Amino acid sequence: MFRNSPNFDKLLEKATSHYQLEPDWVAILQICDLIRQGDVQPKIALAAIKKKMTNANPHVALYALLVLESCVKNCGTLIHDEIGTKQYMEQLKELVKTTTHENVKLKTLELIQAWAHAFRNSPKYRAVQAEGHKFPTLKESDAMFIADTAPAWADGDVCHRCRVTFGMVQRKHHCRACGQVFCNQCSSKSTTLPKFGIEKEVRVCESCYGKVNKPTTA
Ligand SMILES: O=P(O)(O)O[C@@H]1[C@H](O)[C@H](OP(=O)(O)O)[C@@H](O)[C@H](O)[C@H]1O
Ligand SMILES: [Zn+2]
Ligand SMILES: [Zn+2]
Repeated sequence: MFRNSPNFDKLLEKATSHYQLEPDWVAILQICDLIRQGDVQPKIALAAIKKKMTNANPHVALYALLVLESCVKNCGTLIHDEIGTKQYMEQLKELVKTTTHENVKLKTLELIQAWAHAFRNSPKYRAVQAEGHKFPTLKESDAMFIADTAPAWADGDVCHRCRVTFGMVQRKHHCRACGQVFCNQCSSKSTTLPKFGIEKEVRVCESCYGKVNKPTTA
């Protein structure tokens, strides 16, 4: 499902370049799209962003925090499952402790606080707590919108639609819209999935193709 996309690194370089006088939102949102489309693994993306967050140049570190903030706001559970861990929170709190740049420290505390507020009713992300530091007042604008992301892929030995058994000839395929496993005949169509931020044509099953492309009643 995940292929590491070379242009992710290029986009991250661009989005966090210290030559930038202001945020390159186009590059930042393209990074979010690559993650949502499965072109780069969330873990890999976050590791690369973290490297930039600890860059000695405060501009680079701040832009990296903006990229992180946008990924959390736009990539849904793909990213939430990674940043909502105790381990990731430890890393962020380490950055707060070690950075010598006051604005990097402040932005990192703002993010932790915004996420703690946004995830306050999600037991899954209880590791995200605004504690142990003096936090700035919460900006109401930090309301989190949880973007929808494509479902994880199910596994199975038979096609979810026609029940044919997979084997050397009948290969498995996955529908990007419902995540179910299908034979080629039952998933031969492709379409964009804007609701998941997938702008390129991807494989979908017959039923999802019908739902996504149902003729609008004139
Ligand atoms: O080609 P294979 O060796 O069968 O491998 C399958 C393809 O990679 C399918 O990609 P696709 O859904 O884009 O076809 C994927 O959905 C299946 O899980 C894989 O088993
Ligand atoms: Zn089938
Ligand atoms: Zn489907």
